[in-house]
Amino acid sequence: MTHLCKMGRVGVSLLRHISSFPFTWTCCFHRGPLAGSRPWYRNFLPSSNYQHRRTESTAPIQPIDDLSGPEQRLLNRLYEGLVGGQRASLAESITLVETQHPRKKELAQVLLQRVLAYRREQESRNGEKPVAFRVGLSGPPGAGKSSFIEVVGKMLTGRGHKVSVLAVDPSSCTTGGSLMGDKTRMTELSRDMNAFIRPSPTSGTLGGVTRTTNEAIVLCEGAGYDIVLVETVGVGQSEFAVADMVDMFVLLIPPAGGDELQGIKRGIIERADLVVVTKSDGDLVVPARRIQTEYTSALKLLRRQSKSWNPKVVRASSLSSEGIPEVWAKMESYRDAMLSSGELQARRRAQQKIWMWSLIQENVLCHFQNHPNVREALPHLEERVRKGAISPGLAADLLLKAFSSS
Ligand SMILES: Nc1nc2c(ncn2[C@@H]2O[C@H](COP(=O)(O)OP(=O)(O)OP(=O)(O)O)[C@@H](O)[C@H]2O)c(=O)[nH]1
Repeated sequence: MTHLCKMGRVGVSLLRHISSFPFTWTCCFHRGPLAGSRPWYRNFLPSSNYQHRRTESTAPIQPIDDLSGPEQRLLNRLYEGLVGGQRASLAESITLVETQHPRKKELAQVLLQRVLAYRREQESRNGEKPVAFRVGLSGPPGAGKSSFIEVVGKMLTGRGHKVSVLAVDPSSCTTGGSLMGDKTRMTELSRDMNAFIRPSPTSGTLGGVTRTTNEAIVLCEGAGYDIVLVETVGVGQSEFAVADMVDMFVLLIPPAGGDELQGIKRGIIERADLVVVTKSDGDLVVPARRIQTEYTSALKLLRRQSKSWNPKVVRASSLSSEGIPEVWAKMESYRDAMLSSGELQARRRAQQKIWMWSLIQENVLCHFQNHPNVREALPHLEERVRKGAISPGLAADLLLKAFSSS
């Protein structure tokens, strides 16, 4: 059994920072031998749960070794640079959380816990209100997302805000390509010293990308970015994943009809707190108005997500900037309404749980797929399911049995 005393300094510092999580832990951080055979993870559990869990078999938890001198120095340098608002440190910290390297992953978690603790301090000074506003932006390819973010971002930095833009590109998970286009996006905003733009990593699963995006949000906030924009393209599941990590979800819709709007899923419209009809200029004003009316009627039929906010449909043009300040004013009204009702804070708390479960799912699936018994049996069983020789249910049972049999 792995004990806390064997975990070393990384483990101890990780535990210390985890103790700043908004749960009531019964933590103890002494490094001497612990009583009896009490497992180290008992220190994370409320005392009432321990009796129950002690009898359960638990998957071995990997010990975390001591931090070496260079690792300490790296983490200190990144942390100091990050909270000092240095963009280079923020970029390097995000690279660390994106890593697949097991040891660096552990270091990333230590850094993240420190930043979380720092952010909680800031929030407690801010009357327990979040220090940053997280906005998700989604829309079909070519909807005008990057043009919109460029114009809104520049307006906000001009008003003294610090804006970070994180992009989640679902195509990068499967093909390594880019649905968001390989063109240089947001050229002006990327030169702005009060803006930070980061594309999603170019490989990995959607689960992995959403994990790192969630962690990147925390790092951006630690670096003093008070507005975090998370952009994704309206394809696959990425927009639902983004809707689960932000305070406000905004859907951008181009003023086109028919087929081009077919791709917009009903489910995602239900998640939208604001719909922006883009490119409302020149000849496109008339179709933009029509789309605005259609969506306004459609939203009225949908179930309300919030007690304090009714989703709205607005028009804007990034070309002429017409409607852009009004869109931002709507976003601010949303934030104010949600903050004063406490719904925004409640949404964040619920998201923490969703985030935890998506991490668990991703990790459990990864363990399952890499288990030697599963790897051995999988091709054969998949083939038999494909041919209809056995049912998918039976194959799943056999694989799960293989997984749990050693
Ligand atoms: N008329 C008009 N055209 C616009 C406006 N905003 C964007 N466009 C044009 O629409 C096209 C797509 O704009 P982008 O901002 O690249 O759209 P996107 O949604 O980021 O596109 P992807 O990166 O492919 O997902 C470009 O040719 C823009 O010039 C606008 O407000 N008015």
